[in-house]
Amino acid sequence: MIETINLTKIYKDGTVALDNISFSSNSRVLTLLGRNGAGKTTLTRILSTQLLPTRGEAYIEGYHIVKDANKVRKIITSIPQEAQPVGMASPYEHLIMFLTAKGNSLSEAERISRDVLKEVGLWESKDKPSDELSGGMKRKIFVAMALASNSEVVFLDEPTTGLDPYSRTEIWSILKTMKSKIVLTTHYMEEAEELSDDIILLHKGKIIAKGTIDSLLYKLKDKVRVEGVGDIKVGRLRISYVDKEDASKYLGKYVVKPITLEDLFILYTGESLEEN
Ligand SMILES: Nc1ncnc2c1ncn2[C@@H]1O[C@H](COP(=O)(O)OP(=O)(O)OP(=O)(O)O)[C@@H](O)[C@H]1O
Repeated sequence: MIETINLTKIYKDGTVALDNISFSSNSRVLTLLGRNGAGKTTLTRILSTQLLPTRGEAYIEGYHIVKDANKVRKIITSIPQEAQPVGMASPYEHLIMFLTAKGNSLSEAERISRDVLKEVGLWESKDKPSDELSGGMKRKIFVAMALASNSEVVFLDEPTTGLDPYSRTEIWSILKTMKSKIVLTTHYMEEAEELSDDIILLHKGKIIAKGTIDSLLYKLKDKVRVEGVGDIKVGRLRISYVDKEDASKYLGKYVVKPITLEDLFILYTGESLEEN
């Protein structure tokens, strides 16, 4: 269970990055979805004991993130957004270093490394220096670490940002096989829809909506999105939400699309999710 109670983070310069965040989730994949600057990384860093909150409480599997920080650290693995492999070291060497640092014996580390490198599709490149690998392969080294950790909870901050669509779907399929609970941050709506059991929609440090995809989309369940007409303006685009049964009136003249999480975000904030 991951739980926060009135969690607030105000940075030294006065920026309110998290504003009274309260939620609890016991889902296998909990996704923090929001635009750049929404507070996703701040929340992830606090939950993974790398940053202290200004106020409020948070618990990971019953352990308090400040008072029981050492216990929390034993059951989590956190892969930050800016993680980069050491250029000269190979994927295999990264895995061995990671696993032995976590307390595995060398023979255990070798066995687990072999298994996970095969699983993530890095086996053929296991001995190459990392700086000779593609962006997607570099990112897979960290996904392999998360997989190898077997931690109760794994934090993955923007694991596919900047990757091509193929590498992104490869990483998604690996994440789907992981047994650990995952706290994922992303600004890709598609990624959230593909992977999440539970979603928290963050905007300017506040939770604007939370729940399963179905429960979040329930608000717009009998609607379609019509682009080119309507009162809602997103950038230069005019949008309206009309009943499905009236969609035929707009076909041919306007663009008619099914409802996605993006539409929920637009309704709550008046902004598009993926301006990044
Ligand atoms: N060390 C810091 N000092 C001051 N403000 C900060 C600091 N770190 C982050 N912020 C600010 O806090 C807010 C939330 O940032 P955060 O990085 O948590 O958002 P995010 O949703 O993870 O964005 P991104 O997707 O760009 O990483 C932003 O306004 C950001 O500029």
